[in-house]
Amino acid sequence: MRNTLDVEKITCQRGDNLLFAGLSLRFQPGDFVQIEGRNGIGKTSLLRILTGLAQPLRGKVRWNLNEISQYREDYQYDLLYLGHLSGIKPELTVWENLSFYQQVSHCLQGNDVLWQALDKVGLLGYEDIVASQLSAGQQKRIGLARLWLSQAPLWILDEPFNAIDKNGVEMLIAHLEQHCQQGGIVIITSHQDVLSQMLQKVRLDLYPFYGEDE
Ligand SMILES: Nc1ncnc2c1ncn2[C@@H]1O[C@H](COP(=O)(O)OP(=O)(O)OP(=O)(O)O)[C@@H](O)[C@H]1O
Repeated sequence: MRNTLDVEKITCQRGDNLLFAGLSLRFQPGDFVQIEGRNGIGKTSLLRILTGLAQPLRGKVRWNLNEISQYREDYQYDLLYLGHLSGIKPELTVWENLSFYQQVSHCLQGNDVLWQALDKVGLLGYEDIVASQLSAGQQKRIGLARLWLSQAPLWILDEPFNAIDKNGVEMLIAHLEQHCQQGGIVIITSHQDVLSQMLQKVRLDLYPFYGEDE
């Protein structure tokens, strides 16, 4: 079966704020999609709903036709989520962080792939350094190294280019494109321009909340 992520008439509330409503989307293999909109419109909130970390006020999210809230384990196996923050443990070394991730996630196994991932994100030579002693960009790169380890088809990435230098951004975009070309799905937010011919955009401002019966 081809992997599909279906968003069905989602309405999103954060605190007392109704952010957007009536959002329906389908993501399929090969899709590279950027969620767009001004600060505070609800991009991160939408990504958290897509991952199952937050619930919509109304509507459903389905992965391969199954509601994600009812098939959490299967869904988590197929999902790689990188949140706004780096998602790393500051007291562990670079190597320990990635090795831990490798053990608990749907990943390529072995030390060789871990060395390769470190190489890809420019952290070779930093493997024994405690994460908290690295720069913001280097810490972000520890999280991004997961993209070279993961075998999950669905990647949901909140601001993956934040704190990453120009060369790093280009390399990352190429890697995201490759994942989509190989049948994966990538959904991102970004305040930077993403230079990719493959990129599709979803504008959250097209789904305002008007009233009760969305
Ligand atoms: N913990 C919270 N409790 C209540 N409201 C919140 C909380 N976090 C965020 N919000 C509100 O939800 C709205 C959407 O936040 P969200 O982080 O999803 O926006 P965003 O589009 O990702 O913003 P940005 O571009 O600044 O990252 C904001 O207006 C914010 O005020």
